[in-house]
Amino acid sequence: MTIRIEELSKNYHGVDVLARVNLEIPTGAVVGLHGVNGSGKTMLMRAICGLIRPTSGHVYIDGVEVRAGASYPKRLGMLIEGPAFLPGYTALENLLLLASIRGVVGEDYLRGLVTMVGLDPDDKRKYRKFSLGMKQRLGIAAAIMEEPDIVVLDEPTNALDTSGVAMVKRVVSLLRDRGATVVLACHDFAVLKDLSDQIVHIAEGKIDEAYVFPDVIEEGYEHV
Ligand SMILES: Nc1ncnc2c1ncn2[C@@H]1O[C@H](COP(=O)(O)OP(=O)(O)OP(=O)(O)O)[C@@H](O)[C@H]1O
Repeated sequence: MTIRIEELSKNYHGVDVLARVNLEIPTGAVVGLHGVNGSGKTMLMRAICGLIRPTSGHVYIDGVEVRAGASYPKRLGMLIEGPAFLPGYTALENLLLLASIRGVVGEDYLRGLVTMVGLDPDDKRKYRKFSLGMKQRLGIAAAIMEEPDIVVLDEPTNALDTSGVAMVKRVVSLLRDRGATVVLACHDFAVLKDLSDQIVHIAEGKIDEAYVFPDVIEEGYEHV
C-alpha cells in the first residue's frame, strides 16, 4: 500500500511540530525516519496511523484519506509509544485477547509469533512483571500479528539487547519479503541504514532532505 503525505502540518500552541511535509512512500518500501529528539518523527508516524488530526494537509493510504476519529487505515500495524497491554495477562494471553477482537489469527500462529520475537509462549509471567525489553518484544509482536500491509515502528530497537536488534532486523526483512510498506524511526543509525531502502531526514518538523539514500548519507548525519 502506498502512503502519500501532502502539505501536512501540525501546530501546537503556535509551534509547527510538522511543517508542510510532503512525502510519497511506494508500496513495499522500507523508509527510515532520521532526526534529533523532538524533530517530529513520532508526530509524522502518528499522523500516518490516524492518531492525530493534522492542522492542515492530508495523509492518503492507497488514495483513501486517513482521518483521525473517522477513517483509520485498516491493514496497518503500529508500535508507537508503549502499546497498551493488560498487566495481569501473560504475553500469549495479551495477544490472544487482541486477536480475539478481530478473530483473524489462531493460537498456534500466535505461539509461533511470541517465539519469533524471543518470548516464551508458555512463560506464566504476567505483563506487569516484564522487563522493558520484553515489553518491547511483545509490542513488536502485536504490531505485526495481523500481517498488516503497512507497519509503523517507532524506535523498535529501544530497550532491546543484541538478540532483540537481530530479531527486529529479521522482522523487517520478513515484512519486506511480504511486500509490506514499512516506516520506522531508529536512533541507531547503523540499524536504520541497514534496514531502510530510503532514509528521510526530519528537522524541526520539516523534511530536510527527502529520500536520502543510505549510500549518500553525509557524515554529519551519522551523529544525530
Ligand atoms: N501533545 C503535544 N502537545 C504539544 N507539543 C507536542 C505534543 N506532542 C509532541 N509535541 C512536540 O512535537 C515535537 C515533535 O515531537 P515528536 O515526538 O514527533 O519528536 P521525535 O522526532 O519523535 O522525537 P524523539 O526522537 O525524541 O522520539 C516536539 O517538540 C514535541 O515537544
